[in-house]
Amino acid sequence: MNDRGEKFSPVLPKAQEAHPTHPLERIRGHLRSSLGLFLKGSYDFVGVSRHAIPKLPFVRRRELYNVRDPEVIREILVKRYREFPKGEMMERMMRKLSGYSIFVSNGEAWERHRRIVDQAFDNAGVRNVFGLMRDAADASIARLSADAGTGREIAIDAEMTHFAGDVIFRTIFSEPMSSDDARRIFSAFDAFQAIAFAQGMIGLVGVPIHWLWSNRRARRMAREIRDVLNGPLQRRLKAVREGRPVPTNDILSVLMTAEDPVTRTKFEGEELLDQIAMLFLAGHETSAAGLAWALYCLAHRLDTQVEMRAEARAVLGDRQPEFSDMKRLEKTRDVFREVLRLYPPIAYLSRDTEKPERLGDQEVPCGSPVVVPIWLMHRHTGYWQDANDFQPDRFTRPETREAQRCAYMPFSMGARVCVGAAFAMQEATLVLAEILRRFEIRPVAGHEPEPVSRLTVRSENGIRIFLDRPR
Ligand code: HEM
Repeated sequence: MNDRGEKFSPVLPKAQEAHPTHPLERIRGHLRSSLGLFLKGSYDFVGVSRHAIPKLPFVRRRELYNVRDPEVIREILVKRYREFPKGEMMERMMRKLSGYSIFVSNGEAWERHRRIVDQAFDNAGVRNVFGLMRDAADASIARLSADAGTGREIAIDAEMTHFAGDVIFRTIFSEPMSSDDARRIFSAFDAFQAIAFAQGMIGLVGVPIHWLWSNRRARRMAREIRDVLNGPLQRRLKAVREGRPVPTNDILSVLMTAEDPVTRTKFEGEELLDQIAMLFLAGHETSAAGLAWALYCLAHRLDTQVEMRAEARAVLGDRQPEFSDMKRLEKTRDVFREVLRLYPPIAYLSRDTEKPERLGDQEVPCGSPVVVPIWLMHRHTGYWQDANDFQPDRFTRPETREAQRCAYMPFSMGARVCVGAAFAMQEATLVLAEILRRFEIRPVAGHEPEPVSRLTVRSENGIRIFLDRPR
């Protein structure tokens, strides 16, 4: 509830009363959305719970451990992260698209990947790409302007996917993404994401995923995405070989030249394309999901829009935004932080145990999947007041400090924290300020998004809004 007594509880996933008892029904439910793992009534539990994974005949029974104790979460993600590696399943799913790259690798390979990729996303890296991000925001505003004030509904989830894809394309390659490339890559990625998620769930119940017919299609989609990304990569490599001038401030320039200080090696050949494919995927889908939910929430809170517009106009006036403006757009950042709490683009983190472990009061066998349910922690009634309400100003209240420490992790935490967190906050602050200073957002009557989680938390039936010029 804000000062004027306005309150908005954004939409929840369809009722999750209880798990269906039939294993096939349960698998079907999880294939639709893994938010089904989070039952109604599990938003106030602190501890580690154990859940039987539905299984097929002749397959070893396994159990999944759901961790909702902040101390145990810290143990897994921060203190002993090496002993809780990312699972093999995820790696097998992503290998077709992005090889053994930073998001899925473990051990020394991951440490080397991270030491190189960090060099592209440090403070200087994020500042260097600001101008390229702003070009993508300008292009998005131009597309939105064509529909604003016309009374036409806008599919804002599709537009935010285009925007976030364009941001990552431009900041990697210093080139805009052509409409043709945008179409090819998004439709291939849509199909790839659906297959990868389904394979992950099917793999969990013990079906070897290399048996699945969908592998051929997944490989075809992955090739399509890699082809689009390989075009500008090969152009850049050719320019370097021919001694022509090339951009020196984009992500590709760092990834091509950065050396790992430990092994004295660089990314080259196929490995360079693998890492680019991974950054493209991790960098656009998550931001796009968060931004679409932000615009849905804002459509229902005119008062927050008025405050954001006042902030954007006070900080930016009529000029174009600069890097130094971003830290002054505090309200805008708090709005996005609150949206990431309510709709964390990655709803849960998954790790495997490498040896028998004791987590909380559970004895966990070697090779068990351990899940950190970001979604549940972010709406946990023990940590958050009015947990399901959209209240961006909660981040300015002292009582939120404890909740933030224990139960807020949209970018994960510890050594494997999101490498692009500062980049994502910058792109979201920029585009939200740009949209809010120009447009008023209205909801579409009768349209209620339905949150589902596959690789990211999206709306099953899209997110639609109207844009008007502010009165
Ligand atoms: C709102 C936007 C974003 C959210 C909510 C988000 C969230 C996350 C989360 C939760 C993880 C940990 C996953 C896990 O451990 O299983 C992660 C990892 C990662 N993210 Fe992000 N991300 C966002 C944007 C980005 C962007 C813009 C980039 C790059 C341009 C990026 C690149 C990565 C990479 C490479 C990793 C793997 C890091 C590692 O394992 O060392 N992300 N992200």
